[in-house]
Amino acid sequence: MGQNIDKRSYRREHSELYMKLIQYYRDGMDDDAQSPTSSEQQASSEDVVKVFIRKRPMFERDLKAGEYDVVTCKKHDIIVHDCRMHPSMKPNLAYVESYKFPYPNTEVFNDQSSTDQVYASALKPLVDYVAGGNVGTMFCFGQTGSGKTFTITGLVKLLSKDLFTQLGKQGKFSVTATCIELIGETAYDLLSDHAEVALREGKNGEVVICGNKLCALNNGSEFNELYNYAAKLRETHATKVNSNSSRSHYICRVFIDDSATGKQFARLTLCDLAGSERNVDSNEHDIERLKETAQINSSLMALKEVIRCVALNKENEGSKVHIPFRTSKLTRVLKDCFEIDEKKKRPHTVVVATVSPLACDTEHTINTLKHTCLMMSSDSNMTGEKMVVQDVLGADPYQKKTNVLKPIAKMTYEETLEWIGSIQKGKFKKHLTKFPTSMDGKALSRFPDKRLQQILGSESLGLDLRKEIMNYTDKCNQQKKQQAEENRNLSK
Ligand SMILES: Nc1ncnc2c1ncn2[C@@H]1O[C@H](COP(=O)(O)OP(=O)(O)OP(=O)(O)O)[C@@H](O)[C@H]1O
Repeated sequence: MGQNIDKRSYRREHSELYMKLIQYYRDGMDDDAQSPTSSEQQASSEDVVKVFIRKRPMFERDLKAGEYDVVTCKKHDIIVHDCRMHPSMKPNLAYVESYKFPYPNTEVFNDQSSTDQVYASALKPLVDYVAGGNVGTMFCFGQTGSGKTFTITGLVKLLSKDLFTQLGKQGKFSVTATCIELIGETAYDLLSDHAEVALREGKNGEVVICGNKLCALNNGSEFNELYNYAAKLRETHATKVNSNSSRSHYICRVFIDDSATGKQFARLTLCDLAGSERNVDSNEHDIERLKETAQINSSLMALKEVIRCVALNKENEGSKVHIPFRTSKLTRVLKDCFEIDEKKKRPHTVVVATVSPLACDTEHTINTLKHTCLMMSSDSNMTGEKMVVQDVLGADPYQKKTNVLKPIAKMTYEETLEWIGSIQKGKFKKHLTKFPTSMDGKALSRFPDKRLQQILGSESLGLDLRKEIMNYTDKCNQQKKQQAEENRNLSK
């Protein structure tokens, strides 16, 4: 069986083993690693492009299909565990390569994060920027079925209210919106019975959308309703991973004009992009659908490149990297979302990339994350770091892992007591009832010496236990290092 021969079935067949290896990795993570994300580290307001990641949850149907979760979220990193088999194809030669993608200035939202959390961290600053008289754009980007529409729909509900509240405090504005969808090279007006709209090129190469309907908006709920009304009219098809997949780019633009002068005050663009598909998922498409998939993928590539160049120009103030707007219709239509306006203010862009947790989507998830890293910077270090190679060798693949020491900080109450009872030939056994039931391994490892002595009722016993904790922790760290070394050698 070759590495490329049905890699996904192999992953599913050996799911139990791979899940163990991933759990082993998670057990060794820092304490704060899997806690829900917070907005404590906001992206700098200077960043013109901010990229956030959201992982969608596993569904019942995924579990039924034998799928498992291969994506680990930390506050500012996301790790994808690529479950592989060794190229020699010997049975039981399975290993996991874990790729870490860093998002130091923004956030990774795990499968437990709510849309409210995503809004507060990712979108609220953009809405504030727009309400202050600027240009802002938000994209939802990711694989088909990874949660783009779910995310943007929830975000629009929150932002529509917020935007109108903020505008209401500042004066009189007239707000209008347009909703179009882009299918291949053609744009359709979702507010005019799907009428085709012409895209004309202006003198400066900008693309002007002609004849599409402008709808007046008086408040946030009208905006939300309009967004959802148009979204329902979008072109959808069933894909292998989403029975109701959006196969067009949906672009909703909101124009905020000063009622007194009639001049444009601000502009907000929201894009729910069509989902990218893997080749293997489009195997059963007819010619039309294959063409559509190829167009979607190439327009997404063009957009990614534009966003990257915009970020580069901001990074290296002074140098002017050519921004390839002309590569696709999508980027031509969105050109004015990226260009410095008459007020000499830079437009801000927020990208929310959504990823699937499934083992079968591993390659696609890695690809999405590589692209988002490139959108943020030209730095090649940001394209995913191969961190760990965990291996299982030989006829009994579990053997090796059963000798792995569990760090104290990861032990439950029961495991902690079992460990304390087992050290120094059972010397602490008779004191086990003295330990508080609220204590787990993490609490034990954080107890100061005084607290240990107080619990055990003896200074020397307290110091003995502290020494044991330190020795055991050293052993764990040493084992981890050794394992990493072995893995490095194996992967050579
Ligand atoms: N964070 C989430 N929490 C709960 N359900 C979610 C989440 N993300 C996605 N879903 C569900 O997953 C399914 C697919 O999501 P959605 O349609 O938003 O994907 P998509 O990326 O827009 O797909 P496509 O590109 O094919 O249109 C939907 O049923 C949606 O409700």
